[in-house]
Amino acid sequence: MPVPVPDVVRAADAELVVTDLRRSRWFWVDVLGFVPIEEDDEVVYLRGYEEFLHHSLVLRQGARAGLRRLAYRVRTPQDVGRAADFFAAEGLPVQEVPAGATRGIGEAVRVEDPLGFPVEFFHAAERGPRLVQRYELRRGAEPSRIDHFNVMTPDVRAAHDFYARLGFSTSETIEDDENLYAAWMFRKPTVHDIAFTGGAGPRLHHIAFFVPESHHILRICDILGSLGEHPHIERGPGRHGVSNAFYLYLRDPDGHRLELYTSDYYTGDPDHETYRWDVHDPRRRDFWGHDVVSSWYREGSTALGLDGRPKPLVHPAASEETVHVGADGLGVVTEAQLRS
Ligand SMILES: O=S(=O)(O)c1ccc(O)c(O)c1
Ligand SMILES: [Ca+2]
Ligand SMILES: [Fe+2]
Repeated sequence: MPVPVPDVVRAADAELVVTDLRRSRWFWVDVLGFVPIEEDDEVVYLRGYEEFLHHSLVLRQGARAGLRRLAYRVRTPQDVGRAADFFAAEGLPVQEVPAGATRGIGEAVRVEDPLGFPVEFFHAAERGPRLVQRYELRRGAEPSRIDHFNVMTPDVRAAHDFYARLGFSTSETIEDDENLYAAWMFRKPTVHDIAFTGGAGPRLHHIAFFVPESHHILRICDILGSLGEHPHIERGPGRHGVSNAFYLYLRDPDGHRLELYTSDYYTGDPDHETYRWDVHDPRRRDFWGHDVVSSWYREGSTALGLDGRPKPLVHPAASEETVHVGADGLGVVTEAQLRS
C-alpha cells in the first residue's frame, strides 16, 4: 500500500539564525523594506506587502548563523499528518511541532529530508494585516511575497528524484550527457518552489522574494549604493536564462543569500513541459551571458539538523564550476582548487 503523498501548496516560510538580530533587522526591514509583523529581543517575524499569512521569514538570534527550517504550506490539516507518515516511511527524522511554536503557525511537522535539510509542513496559520494596497507603507525593494528556496546539494539527481516523489514537477534543468547540474521544481503554478544547485551540502543557497517589477530591483541597488552598502550586492541585476526572471542577489549581514526576483512565468497546466539547458550554454544563468561570480557557486548557509547542530558537508563528485562554462569565465577548475 503506497504511503499517501502530502498535498504541498507552496514554499511559505523560512527561519534563519542570525548572529546580531538588530543588525539583521536593519538590513531586512530598514533597507530592504520587509514588514516586521511581530518581534522581541530574540526573534523578528517578517513578511512582504502581498502576503496574507502572519509572516514568511523568521530571523532568530543565535551564536552561529544557519538555516533552521524551510517550510511548505500544505492544503489541509490532514496533509500535515500525511507529511509525517511519508517521511517516517522513508526512515527520516520526524518531529511534531505544536501550534504556536512558531508565532502565527499552527501544528506542524518538522523533518530532515534525504538531502539533510530541516523541512517543515504546516497548514493552519494566522492571517496577518492586509497590506496589498497600503502604498504609503511600502519601502526599499517593496518585497511582495516569498517565492522559492534554492539549496546546495552534492547529488542534484537524487534531490530531484526525491522531490518528484513528493509531488513536485520540474520546470527547468541544467544538464549535459553525464550530469544533472541544477533543477527547478514547483507545486504552485510558477517556475519553482525549490531549486537544487550542485555543490557541497546540505547548505542553503538562497531564499527568494518576488518584487512587483524590475524597477524595484534597480531601486534597491541605488539605495544600497547611496548608503555605501553596495558590498551587500553579490550578483546582478540581470535577466535569468532559467526562469526568465529579472534578478538580484544580496548577502545579508551574516552572509545569508537572498534573491529579489520578478517576472517569471506560469507553469500551471497539467502537461507543462520541462525546459532543459545545456550546461555549456552561456545564457543559462544570465540570459545576457554575464559571468556568475564564483562566490555564488561556492558559498551557502549552514543547514542545522533537527537537533540544532550544523549538518556536516558532503562534497560533489563534479560541479558546474568544474565544467568549462564560458559565461562563468572560470574555465576549468579542479576540485582541489574548489576546496582551497
Ligand atoms: O541563475 S539561474 O538562471 O540558473 C537561476 C534561475 C532562477 C532562479 O531562481 C535562480 O536563483 C537562478
Ligand atoms: Ca511585471
Ligand atoms: Fe532563485
